[in-house]
Amino acid sequence: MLSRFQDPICAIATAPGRGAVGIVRLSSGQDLTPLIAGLCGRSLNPREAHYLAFRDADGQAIDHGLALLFPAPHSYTGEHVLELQAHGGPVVLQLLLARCLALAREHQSLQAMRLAEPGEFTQRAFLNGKLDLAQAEAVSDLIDASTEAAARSASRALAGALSGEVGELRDALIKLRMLVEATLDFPEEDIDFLQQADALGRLTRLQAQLDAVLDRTRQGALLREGIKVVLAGQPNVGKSSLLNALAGAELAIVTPIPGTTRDKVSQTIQIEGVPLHISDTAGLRDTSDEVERIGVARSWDAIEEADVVLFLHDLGRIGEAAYEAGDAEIRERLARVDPARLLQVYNKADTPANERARQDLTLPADAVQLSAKTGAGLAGLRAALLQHAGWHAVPEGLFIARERHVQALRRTAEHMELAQAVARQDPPALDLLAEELRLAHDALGEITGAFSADDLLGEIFSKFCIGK
Ligand SMILES: Nc1nc2c(c(=O)[nH]1)N(C=O)[C@@H](CNc1ccc(C(=O)N[C@@H](CCC(=O)O)C(=O)O)cc1)CN2
Ligand SMILES: Nc1nc2c(ncn2[C@@H]2O[C@H](COP(=O)(O)OP(=O)(O)OP(=O)(O)O)[C@@H](O)[C@H]2O)c(=O)[nH]1
Ligand SMILES: [Mg+2]
Repeated sequence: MLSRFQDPICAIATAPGRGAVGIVRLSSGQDLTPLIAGLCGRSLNPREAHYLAFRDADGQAIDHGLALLFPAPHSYTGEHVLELQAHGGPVVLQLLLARCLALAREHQSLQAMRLAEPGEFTQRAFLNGKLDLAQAEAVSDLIDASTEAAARSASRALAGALSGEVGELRDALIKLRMLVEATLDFPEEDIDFLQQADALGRLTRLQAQLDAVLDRTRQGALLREGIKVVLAGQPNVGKSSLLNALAGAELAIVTPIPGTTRDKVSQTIQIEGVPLHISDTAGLRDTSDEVERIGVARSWDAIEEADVVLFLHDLGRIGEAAYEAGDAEIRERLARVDPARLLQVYNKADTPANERARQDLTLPADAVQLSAKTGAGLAGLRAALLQHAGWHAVPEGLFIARERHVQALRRTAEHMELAQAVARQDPPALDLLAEELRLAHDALGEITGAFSADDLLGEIFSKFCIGK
């Protein structure tokens, strides 16, 4: 949709509440000159800051501040944009916003001005080709970033890092499609033509390039979404102590009494910039206590939803019959959990008890031994957690990404694989090859928004803050 068919919009573009400076922002397909004349009592030079009074209907100053006009198309949205940089009080900004709306009502061409929906400025920037969809998403991810690593990689994505990689893949794919389509259209050139052009070789190289982008995108998505980790195990093995040790704060209650934790306690921590959403749960055991039973059911729910389950054991009790029976029961139920999601953790490595049983113990290769009490072995656990999450530090140039991008790249890869299978046949079914390449191209296009359904766009932009 072209911007000239859209209503003018306005919003307070700074975080709600008090700030030193606040911005009221307007974007309009129609010329804003008449509104500016009424508000500022003068005209504005393009892209130049003017210090002046923002005037009320009776000519009184609402505030003195800076006015900036970005005439279309050289603005954030690609439309005419006016920024009023005022003092950051909520009341003064509301007055200024109301005054803009009232002034717009007085002029036929601006009459339809309304408050902006969340993300609407950026949506217009997207619709007017100022940003592609991956960059627009990065704007929101930059604002929401909760770690330095997330902010820096969102900034790289906004500058076009992901878009650039996707663009290179797309260009190579287009060349390949042209080859195949040309062969389809001119059968006299026939299959030899494809062979001479090394279509299969190109396809294989493109696939390798796609795998590399997919890997980096997965890292970027991990940085944005984080992973869900659940601490599970019998009562008293030290789950709450481990949560506290990882978080570096006394979040959950710790006592020597088995069954202390009833309800889930969750906390987000970060390791190397990767957010980990950790939940401590009620110890798993059969119990007649009504409250505890509900807690245990919730523990199992949390285990189902987790990306990584830490199954905690108590090294001080290894070899005790009742303890082993309890662990065996849990192990049986955890057999349904994908082993890749499961990490065995042996806690209380500082206790001298049961030295013999411990010597007999053969731990799984990827098991972690630690002491939540002394902190010994915690670094090993952190490294194991990152590894289980699939994180391998990318030295530089990491860009933030979303699960949506990962899925689109996976679908692209699937179609590329099918295309390869077709290309290997003798003779290859050219129409099938062309179709798989087209589908791969479409899937790739979803990332930058070249092919995107309206409801997807609506969902993406509605998650923005107002004024963005
Ligand atoms: N005052 C203010 N600060 C801001 C923003 C803003 O809208 N206003 N931004 C909002 O997110 C970010 C900066 N993003 C911007 C992106 C493009 C243009 C712009 O005017 N683009 C024109 C001209 C480019 C040029 O001069 O080279 C264009 O693309 O044609 C402005 C801000 C962060 N800081
Ligand atoms: N020596 C030693 N004691 C520990 C260690 N970790 C936890 N404990 C002790 O073990 C007892 C139980 O710890 P919690 O963290 O409450 O155990 P939990 O698994 O959360 O127990 P529930 O909430 O009942 O399921 C407490 O007395 C802790 O101080 C450890 O590494 N070494
Ligand atoms: Mg506990």
